[in-house]
Amino acid sequence: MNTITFDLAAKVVRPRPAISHKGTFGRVLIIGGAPQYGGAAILSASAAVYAGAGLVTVALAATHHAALRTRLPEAMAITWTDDDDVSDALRAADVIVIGPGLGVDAAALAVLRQTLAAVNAQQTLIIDGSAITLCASQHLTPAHANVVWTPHQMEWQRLSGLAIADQTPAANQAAAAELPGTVIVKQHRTEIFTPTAAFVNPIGGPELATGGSGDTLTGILAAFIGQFSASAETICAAVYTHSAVAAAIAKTQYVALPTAVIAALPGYMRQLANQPN
Ligand SMILES: NC(=O)C1=CN([C@@H]2O[C@H](COP(=O)(O)OP(=O)(O)OC[C@H]3O[C@@H](n4cnc5c(N)ncnc54)[C@H](OP(=O)(O)O)[C@@H]3O)[C@@H](O)[C@H]2O)[C@@H](O)CC1
Ligand SMILES: Nc1ncnc2c1ncn2[C@@H]1O[C@H](COP(=O)(O)OP(=O)(O)O)[C@@H](O)[C@H]1O
Ligand SMILES: [Mg+2]
Repeated sequence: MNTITFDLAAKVVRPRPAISHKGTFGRVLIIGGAPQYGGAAILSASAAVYAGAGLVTVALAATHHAALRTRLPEAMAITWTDDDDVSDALRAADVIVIGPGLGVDAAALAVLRQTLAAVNAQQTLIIDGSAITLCASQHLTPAHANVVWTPHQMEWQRLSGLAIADQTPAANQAAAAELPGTVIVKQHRTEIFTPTAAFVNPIGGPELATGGSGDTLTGILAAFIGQFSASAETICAAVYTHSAVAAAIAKTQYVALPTAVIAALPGYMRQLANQPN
């Protein structure tokens, strides 16, 4: 198992090219935010914006549009049950996140099926939260390989069939190999399994054990992939950055609130980009 380092993150997060525009830094689409879970989609979108994504669109329940506009005016909003708008947004995106606050009802399943049918091999699909639970219960798997799964241990149990007590690194790696793409098994020391390598994140602690931390990670992942490529290094750098920002907050704060982690992202990324090559 390779251990992720600060140097690896600093190799990924580089100064922005001067000749650039918002389209250079990735078009991210986040699908989630059912009526009872609007915060999850707003946190994911906020993390994507603050981690540098060029353009962020959120497909969420109409009841959350005003909240999204108020909390995050940088993001665009569409309604997750509007098939035509979702279809246009799916076509335009470089990176798609599905799951933060999606829920598991019929509307959630419909937009998940629509997404799995629409994504193409040039796009990256990050599957989180309720979308993992639905993929497990409905036996759904995306057809192309640019997939990043982000289960917590119970979601991983549902997806892999491995009981939490049996989730050893070796068992996790074997189960991840059965799935397309990369699997991030979130836990105290998060493990990342790409098709060719395994990594462990050595940092982060219980300051992250609060609702919305995983939703925040999805936005960081999407922004990093949109800006820096969809490589294993980029995925590892995103996981590391999430935990490193929380660990820095935990030096003076008892809990690293997702909103505090999000606010600290641009500063931490500047620090990474300031490192010599
Ligand atoms: N502000 C918002 O809008 C928020 C919305 N959210 C959205 O809610 C949706 C449902 O997601 P979910 O994660 O809350 O529920 P679910 O998938 O049932 O898992 C929980 C069950 O698994 C168990 N468990 C065991 N090990 C575990 C572990 N390591 N990590 C975590 N859980 C572990 C756990 O056991 P227990 O806590 O009882 O010990 C419990 O029985 C999803 O769409 C998500 O995005 C949230 O992000 C919060 C903020
Ligand atoms: N004790 C802990 N030590 C380190 N990281 C933790 C700890 N508890 C939670 N985390 C991290 O917080 C995130 C929680 O994700 P998740 O359970 O999906 O949250 P949510 O769905 O509420 O947003 C993961 O990145 C996980 O690794
Ligand atoms: Mg989650």
